[in-house]
Amino acid sequence: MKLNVAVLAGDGIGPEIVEQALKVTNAICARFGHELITKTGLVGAVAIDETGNPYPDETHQLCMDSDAVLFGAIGHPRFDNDPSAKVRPEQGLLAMRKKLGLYANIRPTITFPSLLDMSPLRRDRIEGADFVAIRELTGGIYFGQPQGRSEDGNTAYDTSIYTRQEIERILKLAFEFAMQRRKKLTIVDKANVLATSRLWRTISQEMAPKYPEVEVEYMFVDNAAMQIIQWPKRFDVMVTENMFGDILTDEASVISGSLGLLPSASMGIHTSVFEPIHGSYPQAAGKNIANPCATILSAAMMFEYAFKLQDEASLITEAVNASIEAKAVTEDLAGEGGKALGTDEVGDWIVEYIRKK
Ligand SMILES: NC(=O)C1=CN([C@@H]2O[C@H](COP(=O)(O)OP(=O)(O)OC[C@H]3O[C@@H](n4cnc5c(N)ncnc54)[C@H](O)[C@@H]3O)[C@@H](O)[C@H]2O)C=CC1
Ligand SMILES: CC(C)CC(=O)C(=O)O
Ligand SMILES: [Mg+2]
Repeated sequence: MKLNVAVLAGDGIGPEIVEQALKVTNAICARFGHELITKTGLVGAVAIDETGNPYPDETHQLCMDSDAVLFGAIGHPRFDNDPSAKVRPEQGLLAMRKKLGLYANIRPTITFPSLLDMSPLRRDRIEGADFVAIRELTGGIYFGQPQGRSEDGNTAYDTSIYTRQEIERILKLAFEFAMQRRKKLTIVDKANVLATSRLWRTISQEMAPKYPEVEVEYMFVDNAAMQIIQWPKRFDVMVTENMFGDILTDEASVISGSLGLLPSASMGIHTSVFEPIHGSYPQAAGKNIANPCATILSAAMMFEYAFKLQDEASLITEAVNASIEAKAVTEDLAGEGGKALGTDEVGDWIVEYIRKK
């Protein structure tokens, strides 16, 4: 099969982790006889530096022409520390999501047997935890207008907006996901305060009878933040709005053992994007210490979701599991006194596993 992949490495650790995911993708293609065609594009701070635009038109065209996009991360401290910056790397990520219609961000949280004792959470609480957060990705407070500051600079405002159409399509996806899994759907919101959340509840109550096998529960986001840590095994599929999903999934990475482990698939209208849930981790940029597994597992999701190649996806997941089991891990997982490999060595280990298989 011919696989056309747009590669947007972005900023910070983006290039290092994407390089490992590409090595693994190449190894899988060699192993299964696929032809991989990659084209690279600019996004984020590097794109601002080169073109003035964090998501240039050429990058958008590249994504539109591809079967899937492999994405690293964007963001740079020089923008984070300058609240007056007019153009920001994050605008590139948001523009990409909006223009590609990537309305559903699928973020699985899984545990790894050999990491169960590394989590600050007790083994008995997290062993067997396995849930998927479905985060709405193109609406809500990250996109709503108006957003800005008053003329005197002393008042700022953001707006959260959700339309029926946006809510229906993400809930449909979530109900269908639940049907494929353990048939439990937790809808996380703040309906005791927010009008948008109440519209989510109205629409979900209308839709629920179409999925009689799915057990639906509603949970306020503050409670959900606690329950994810306290009792993660109670969740199967969780669906929520853009900002809540962003926050809760970083929190959920504590169950797995590192933010550097959690992948995601952003599904949409024009193409799909596969990216780790973490950011550009600027403190680690260029040091060869970042965990590449979230991005490598995102490549696995690309094979599963974009190309419907389950064996290829499973072999990547198996290889990542094996590397963790063999303690071929970066410093975030090495533990005190444990030997840490470099980002590239973890990539090499996983490639070697796939080659020998
Ligand atoms: N999708 C994206 O491109 C995202 C971009 N960002 C941007 O990234 C920049 C840094 O933001 P932060 O809040 O520091 O979030 P971050 O996710 O980059 O890092 C937070 C912490 O998580 C850990 N971490 C993250 N990735 C890791 C990896 N691969 N291996 C090992 N440990 C890892 C590190 O301890 C790090 O200090 C900002 O400019 C932010 O806007 C933040 C989140 C997502
Ligand atoms: C720019 C942010 C919305 C990125 C982020 O934190 C994420 O998508 O997880
Ligand atoms: Mg985030």
